Amino acid sequence: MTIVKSIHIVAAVIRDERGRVLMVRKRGATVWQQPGGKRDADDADDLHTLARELHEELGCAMQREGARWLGRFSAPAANEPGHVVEAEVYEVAAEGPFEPRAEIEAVCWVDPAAPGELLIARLSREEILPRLA
Ligand SMILES: Nc1nc2c([nH]c(=O)n2[C@H]2C[C@H](O)[C@@H](COP(=O)(O)OP(=O)(O)OP(=O)(O)O)O2)c(=O)[nH]1
Repeated sequence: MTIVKSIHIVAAVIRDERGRVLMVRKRGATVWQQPGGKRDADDADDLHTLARELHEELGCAMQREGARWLGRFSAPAANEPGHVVEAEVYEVAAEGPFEPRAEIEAVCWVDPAAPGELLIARLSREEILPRLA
């Protein structure tokens, strides 16, 4: 029997005025994914985790007000073979800058209806982007 381990994360959908979705690529990774990450023991709730991760990864200030829970989605994890990622996904507004910081190497804006040739992690490609298109 194969044991599949779960990674629990909180992930963000941040959209610009054209409806494009902000995606990030980690240092050394080939795929694009949503900003966000794992909960820390002292995070008060999901939005706390998300605000902390967004600030660390992008330098932006997330607004708690108006945050909308899009659902809980799962897929094989992008960077950890044998793991499944289970994500609580929220659409949130945030004030820039949106610039790569910490372990993030690059940032881009993707049209969810036409992501083109970009290599996108399965959680985003199969679960999140199709719901936004
Ligand atoms: N943040 C995020 N992680 C994703 C997505 N899709 C996906 O498969 N993953 C995977 C990649 C990693 O295997 C895992 C998340 O780990 P992470 O490294 O982003 O979380 P973190 O920053 O809190 O982790 P760490 O550096 O503290 O270990 O989930 C996604 O859209 N966003």
